Amino acid sequence: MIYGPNKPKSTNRLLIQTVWPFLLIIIVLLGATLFSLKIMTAVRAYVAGESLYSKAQKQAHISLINYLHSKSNEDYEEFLTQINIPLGDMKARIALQQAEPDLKTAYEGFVQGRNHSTDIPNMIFLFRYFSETPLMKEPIEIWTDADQYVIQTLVLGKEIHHKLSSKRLSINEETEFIWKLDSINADITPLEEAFSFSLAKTSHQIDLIISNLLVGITLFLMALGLIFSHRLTVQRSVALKQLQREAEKNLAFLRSASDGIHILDAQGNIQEASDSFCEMLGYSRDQIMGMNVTQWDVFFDPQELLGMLKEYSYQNERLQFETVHQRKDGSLLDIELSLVPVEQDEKRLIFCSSRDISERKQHDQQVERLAYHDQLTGLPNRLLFEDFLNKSLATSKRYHDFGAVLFIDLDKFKNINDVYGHSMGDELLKKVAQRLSSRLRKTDTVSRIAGDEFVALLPSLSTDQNKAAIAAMSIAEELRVALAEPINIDQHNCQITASIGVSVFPKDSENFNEILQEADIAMYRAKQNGRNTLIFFEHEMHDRITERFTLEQELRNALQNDELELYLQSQVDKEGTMIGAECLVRWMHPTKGLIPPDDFIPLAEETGQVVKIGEWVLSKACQTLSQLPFAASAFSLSVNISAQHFQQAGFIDFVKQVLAESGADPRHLILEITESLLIQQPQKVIADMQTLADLGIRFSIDDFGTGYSSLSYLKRMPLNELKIDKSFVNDIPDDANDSALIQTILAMAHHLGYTVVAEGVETQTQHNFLASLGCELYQGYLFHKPQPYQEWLNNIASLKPNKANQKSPD
Ligand SMILES: Nc1nc2c(ncn2[C@@H]2O[C@H](COP(=O)(O)O[C@H]3[C@@H](O)[C@H](n4cnc5c(=O)[nH]c(N)nc54)O[C@@H]3COP(=O)(O)O)[C@@H](O)[C@H]2O)c(=O)[nH]1
Repeated sequence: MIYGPNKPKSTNRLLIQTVWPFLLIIIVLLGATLFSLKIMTAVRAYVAGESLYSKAQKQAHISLINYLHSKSNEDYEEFLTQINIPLGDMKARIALQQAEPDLKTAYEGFVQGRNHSTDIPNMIFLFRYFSETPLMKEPIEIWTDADQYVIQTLVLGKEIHHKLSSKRLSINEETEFIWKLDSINADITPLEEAFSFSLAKTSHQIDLIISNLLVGITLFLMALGLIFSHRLTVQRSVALKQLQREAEKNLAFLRSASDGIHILDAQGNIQEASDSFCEMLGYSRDQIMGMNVTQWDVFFDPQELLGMLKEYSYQNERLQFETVHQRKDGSLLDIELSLVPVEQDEKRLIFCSSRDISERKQHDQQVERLAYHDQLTGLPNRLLFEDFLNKSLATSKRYHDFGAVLFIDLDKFKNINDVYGHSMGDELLKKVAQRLSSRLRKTDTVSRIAGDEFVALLPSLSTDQNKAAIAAMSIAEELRVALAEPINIDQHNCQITASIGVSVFPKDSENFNEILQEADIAMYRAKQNGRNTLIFFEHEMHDRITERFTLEQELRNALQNDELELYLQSQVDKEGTMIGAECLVRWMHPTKGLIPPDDFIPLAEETGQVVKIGEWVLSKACQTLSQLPFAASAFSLSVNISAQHFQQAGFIDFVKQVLAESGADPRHLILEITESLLIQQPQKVIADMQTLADLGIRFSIDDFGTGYSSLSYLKRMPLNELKIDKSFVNDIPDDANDSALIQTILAMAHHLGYTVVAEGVETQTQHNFLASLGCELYQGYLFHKPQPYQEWLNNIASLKPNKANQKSPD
């Protein structure tokens, strides 16, 4: 098994290393064969040349004899032609035998000797390099010996020609010439035979030598080849064994590696795993071998992980990242994973090394905790707080919402240290930290920035600065109260208070230091104000918020302290006969006196207290209905129901319960709702109204014309009454618009079958105008002002049945 990011050594190189000896053998054999052929061709050429030489010499002899007889120049010419052949060979040989061989002349000589032009280079080669060898030496010596006879023949021929050219030869002369010629021929013939024989012998011997040489070389090279092949086989087997050992070693090494080594295929299926990887994940080897990476890697989305692996397997680089592995028992491990893609047997694999870095992570977290947290309380320190605040500041600026920073300083903390000792002081700080943290939202941050100084970051309180300030104050107050509660440390009940400075952000060009400084300054003012209090950095905001906050707190107590009072304002018909009354709440503040609803109902709506107030008024109204004297027993009482109260879960049940408990007749109860109730979930509102209407309760639309009006919804509501808002009544009949509007409202209401109540009727003129338009009912100071409950009840009680249609005195 070989793993690695790169391919093994180049196959071409390996091939060359293996075959080069065989190539060499072939080249040597080929060379030897070509050389042998060259030698043999040359020898054969000499043999052929010798044949031509002998024939030419014989022919020259015959031509010269013929010439003696015929005296014909043709014969002489033939003689010259024939004698030229051995002369050419001689010329070639002499040229080659020179110290500096004359190759050109040699070539020309051999051509003259009628040797084949393609053989001549081989002949020259053989002569130059082998003339001194025993094989060639003998024929060359014989050939050299024959030179004299060739020359003698030539000389004799020339002499005969010379003689014949000038005179006729005598018989004797002719005979003498013939005798000389025969004599030369007799001398040269044995030499030619010897030359021929010697060449044949040389040729035969060279054939023999070359054959033997080739056989020898072949055998030698075969032996070499065999040796080399054997060596290769041995080497290959050694290498294979080595590879085998290496693979076994690798596998053993892999399995015993201390890191969690494992090999995946491109589909994330495990191919091999080290023991430590199995142990790391808590699986046996058998179990893990059938698993896929998505079964233990829980950091990535499975599909995303598989896609990533597939893509990565075709790359060629190492990759390292952190991930999370899940053990068999479900516990999680922080892992540093190193990947190396490899190719094995044409298959893409990924070599993975998982290192458990849980401890290191914990250590890093510990280091980070030390760097960014207060060691005593474990809270974020100033550095981390600064980071959080800067981020929160940026978010607030981007999304236009508001947050706040609270600067909390414990009052007279030094006394605790002095009296109880520093360890007790430390314990107290820890408990304070716990109390602060437990009272804040998850998104808030509390930090200890110095000895007994804490800061709290309250981000994203509201998109409205005022509401954000109110929320900040509410939280700060909760913290102040929480801290003021006794803290038990080692059986000691410690009492500590805190002064809190509040700064709302963002404001123009603020940064961390400025915000912290503002909160610090505000905290300092709280100290000066007598401690155990909270103060806003901005005076104006402080006054406004404090006032509102105080009111909210006081209103909360108002219900418990029975400070709410019920007032009733009677309603009359056209003739001025009392037909009912509207219940109106008042707050009898212990110090500020009577507070009208306009001053606290909006706040109650904001804080949700309007539900409790509404419940109180409704209960009181129902009790009143059930207690009405006989003279007023046909009266109806109208109760204002805020949209928030109406939509409160359980509102219908509450109404039913109050009716049941009081015994009031629902037919004498009118619920005044506003058009704003229809803004949210109109269908549900209409359904709930219908449920109550089915009980006999009537509905009136208060302040009609001032809000959201959808006639299509109005038509579907179980309505009985419309109340024309006093803002429209104020200026009638002088204001043409209001007059026209009231006219329209009345016409529409009558068309739909609703009774109309005009409210805020203060003058007779207003009354007359409304009456002229057909308005049925009236409410206003012209008839009755709102009266305290008991006073109103007393007046009602004094009504006589037959006087019930008379105007009651105020
Ligand atoms: N959800 C609840 N809202 C309530 C409740 N009690 C009162 N309110 C709402 O508070 C607003 C102010 O009420 P109030 O100060 O009581 O004023 C009422 C009358 O005093 C006043 N009125 C009546 N006649 C005249 C008049 O001739 N001149 C004049 N200037 N004021 C007059 O009108 C108010 C009654 O209005 P309405 O309720 O719209 O019929 C007021 O909006 C109340 O609804 C409560 O218990 N729950």
